[in-house]
Amino acid sequence: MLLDMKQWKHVFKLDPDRELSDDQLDRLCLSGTDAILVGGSSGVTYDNTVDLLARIRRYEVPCVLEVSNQDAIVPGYDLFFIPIVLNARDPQWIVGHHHQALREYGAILDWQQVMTEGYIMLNGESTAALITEADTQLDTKDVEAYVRMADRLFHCSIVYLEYSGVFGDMNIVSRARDLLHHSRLFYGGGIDGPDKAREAAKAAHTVVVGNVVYEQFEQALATVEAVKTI
Ligand SMILES: CC(C)=CCC/C(C)=C/CC/C(C)=C/CC/C(C)=C/CC/C(C)=C/CC/C(C)=C/CC/C(C)=C/COP(=O)(O)OP(=O)(O)O
Ligand SMILES: O=P(O)(O)OC[C@@H](O)CO
Ligand SMILES: [Mg+2]
Repeated sequence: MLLDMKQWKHVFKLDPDRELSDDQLDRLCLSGTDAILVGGSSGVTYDNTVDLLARIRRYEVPCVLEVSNQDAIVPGYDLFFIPIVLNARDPQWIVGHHHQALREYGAILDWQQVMTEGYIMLNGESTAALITEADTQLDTKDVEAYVRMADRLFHCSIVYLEYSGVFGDMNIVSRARDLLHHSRLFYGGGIDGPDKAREAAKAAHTVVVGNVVYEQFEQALATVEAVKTI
């Protein structure tokens, strides 16, 4: 299956470590979202990642694994997104884990299935920012520099502005999108319903809806139509 990630406007991020009923998963997969991204920053294991893949595979929706843990690299996903946390203070999250994973999988990888995500962590209180020891005290020029780094120097498929848990500054998001030449801009963080989804979709290429799936399910579902009707 050849997937054109460049067309995606809306993505649900599902956490293998959190509960969803079959009925909820059915509604998410048939919602019209462009893809399901499987990932989380803690509690992700091989078993729960296989399990969620098997459940999503009943549907036609593209299914992507965002690799956050080398022990939970599961074959069978359509694509693999590899985060590179540009503002991590600990280089393990920029190249270290990647180096280890490529020692194991580098020779057998289907590179057409692999896409890099240049992450810029912007909420210092999120689990992912804490784990990666990200420097989130960034001004606009700092963010712009990271955006150019991901796009122009590293040619990342995706630049990911990550506000996980809080809604971000849409001026920064749209400025970032305007700087890009090669990468697609993903925005994630604090989208709690259709209004914020619409706002974020005006600023980024693709919006990622995560926690609200587990907190206010109907609001999460409503984000799809909001984004698609812009
Ligand atoms: C045959 C076969 C198995 C093929 C596949 C092989 C393949 C694809 C190999 C990959 C090779 C490779 C280079 C892998 C990278 C390995 C790795 C572990 C890299 C590190 C990734 C990284 C920087 C993780 C840090 C944390 C992070 C950025 C997670 C991303 C997801 C995220 C931010 C989730 C939000 O999580 P949530 O739980 O919602 O947390 P909050 O509390 O913040 O909301
Ligand atoms: O969980 P939320 O805050 O929606 O963020 C989505 C995603 O960017 C998390 O990696
Ligand atoms: Mg989360």
